[in-house]
Amino acid sequence: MRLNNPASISGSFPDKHRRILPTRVVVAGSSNRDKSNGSLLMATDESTATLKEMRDGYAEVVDPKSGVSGGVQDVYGEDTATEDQPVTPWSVSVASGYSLLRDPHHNKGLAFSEKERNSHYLRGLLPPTVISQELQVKKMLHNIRQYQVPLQKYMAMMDLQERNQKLFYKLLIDNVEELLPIVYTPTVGEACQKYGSIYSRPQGVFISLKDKGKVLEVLRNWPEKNIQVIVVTDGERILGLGDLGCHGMGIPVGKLSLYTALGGIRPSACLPVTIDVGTNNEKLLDDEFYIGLRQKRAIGQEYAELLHEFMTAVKQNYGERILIQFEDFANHNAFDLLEKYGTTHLVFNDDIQGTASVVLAGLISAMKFLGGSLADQRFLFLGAGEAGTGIAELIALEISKQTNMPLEETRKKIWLVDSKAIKPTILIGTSGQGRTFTKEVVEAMASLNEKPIIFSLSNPTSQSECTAEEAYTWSQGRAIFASGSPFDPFEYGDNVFVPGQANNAYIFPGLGLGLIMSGAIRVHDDMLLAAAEALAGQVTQENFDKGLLYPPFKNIRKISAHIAAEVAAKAYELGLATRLPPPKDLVKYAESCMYSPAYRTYR
Ligand SMILES: NC(=O)C1=CN([C@@H]2O[C@H](COP(=O)(O)OP(=O)(O)OC[C@H]3O[C@@H](n4cnc5c(N)ncnc54)[C@H](OP(=O)(O)O)[C@@H]3O)[C@@H](O)[C@H]2O)C=CC1
Ligand SMILES: CC(=O)C(=O)O
Ligand SMILES: [Mg+2]
Repeated sequence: MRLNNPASISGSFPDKHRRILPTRVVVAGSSNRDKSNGSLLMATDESTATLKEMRDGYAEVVDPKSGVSGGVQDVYGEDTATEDQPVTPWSVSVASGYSLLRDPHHNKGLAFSEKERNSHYLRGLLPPTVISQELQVKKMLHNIRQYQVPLQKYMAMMDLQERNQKLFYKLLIDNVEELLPIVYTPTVGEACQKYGSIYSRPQGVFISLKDKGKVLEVLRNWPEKNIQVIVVTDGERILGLGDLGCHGMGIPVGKLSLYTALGGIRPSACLPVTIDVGTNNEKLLDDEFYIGLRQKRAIGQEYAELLHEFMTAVKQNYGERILIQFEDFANHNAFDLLEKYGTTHLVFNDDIQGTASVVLAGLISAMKFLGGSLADQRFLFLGAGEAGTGIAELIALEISKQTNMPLEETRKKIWLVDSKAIKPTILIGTSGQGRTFTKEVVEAMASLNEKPIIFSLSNPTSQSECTAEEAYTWSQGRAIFASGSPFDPFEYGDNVFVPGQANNAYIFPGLGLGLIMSGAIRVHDDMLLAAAEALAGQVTQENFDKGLLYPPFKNIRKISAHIAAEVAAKAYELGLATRLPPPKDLVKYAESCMYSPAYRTYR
């Protein structure tokens, strides 16, 4: 049995008979000596599962009992398909004793069983009680609810992520609707604004101008080798908050937490990156707690060269199938980067493409329940930047596919600047400017349309073009409203309206999973359309009757599995997939690949 890409390891056993391990080791389960190359393979217990080599050298775990296979290159024993099987807590070395309690990947805190406490040198290092993961979740939730200030909740969550990764994800997955606004928008925006003062431990990889010529070396300092997805920012357009420089790191960290919690990508395969080319934010440059380079932003050739070195190093280090998500770059770089690397790398821009897909999904579901077609609508955008033009282009593409009209014609239905004469049926805010949908604007929409569709997409909440309360009140309860950051349900007359959250968080985790599980090598617009259709397909009449254009986030893993399946199907159809043959049931396969936050039993 031989696996490609085994983790390279040298380390020590915890007991007094310290010895260096052979250098080619793969984690999980009972050990087998691979005679062919002398390496120690820690393969999944062969009585219940076998590791088989994929045609392309990737390892897949197959459970012969259920026949369900899973694990996108998951030799880590972290996926749903193998969650019942015992594993050894391997990392670079076998974690045990004090170091095991401080290893966030394997720490279980008070949930270590008596047997594990005995065999892993934990006696005396923990108080006597043994509790379940469920009780730990209950306790953490109770503690987090004690904080009145969202930023304190955020810090408690980050602290947990650093202490006990599985508990962090279990808590987040089981309470996604309550905790998403903490680890993501709006609170992550405030966290970025105050990142320097709340900074305690480094997260992700920082690549600065100082690293020019050494970016590959910098990447190699990251302990995980089998990275599948990178979210990268240069911090110049953080939500609608502007240039936050190096403090933008909160965004890749937050987005990747969602990749795991919402899309099931294992945390060890996720790498947050911030490229620090300086900042033009004078306040930050004067801030004694600022953690980035204290200089004005590099532009032109200097900027392009560092970015190019990064893109080249990423592919060299992680291969052709590494997914790179561009996030919160400023407009003047975002489109150029996407165009430049779209044909050579597996890249997408979440603000342009992910947002387009989620808004299109909302519009498809609005049409489904209201009647009518996209081709009959007139669209008005406030804000013609990344999000605005990305959405407009995808809508035009969808209408063109639906009607066979040329793209040039379908684009004419969409106005990206203020135009009082067009009588829009759909109003979309992507300006990054709060309260720009005034009473007059919303009333005008309501006078023109029985059911005005209004999207206030700008983040965080302070930048939303209008609030849910304003949209429902000024339209006398007739608006179909969705916003980028969450708003509480609003009571108007006899009705309680639940505003949908039109946020790319619905799309990118499932899109990413679909790309990874099919081994896609490029992102294609048709995949974005497929993702939008898949998301819209999950919206029920019951959701819509409450005012929701999207299904509730509490079902997000199921939703992501459907999106992943459709994206993967499209990758196979377009000949862009490399993991062959395609699994028979793509939804089941997507589910089986998903990271499981359940504790594993340590032998
Ligand atoms: N809900 C979601 O999933 C997402 C939400 N967003 C949010 O959308 C917002 C915009 O992001 P993005 O498109 O990337 O940013 P960009 O900077 O690319 O675009 C902003 C656009 O808004 C225009 N604009 C600014 N002020 C006004 C105004 N008062 N009236 C009309 N237009 C105005 C800008 O024009 P000019 O350049 O001339 O100033 C520009 O065209 C942000 O708040 C971001 O958080 C983004 C991605 C996803
Ligand atoms: C949601 C998001 O990606 C943004 O506001 O930039
Ligand atoms: Mg963004």
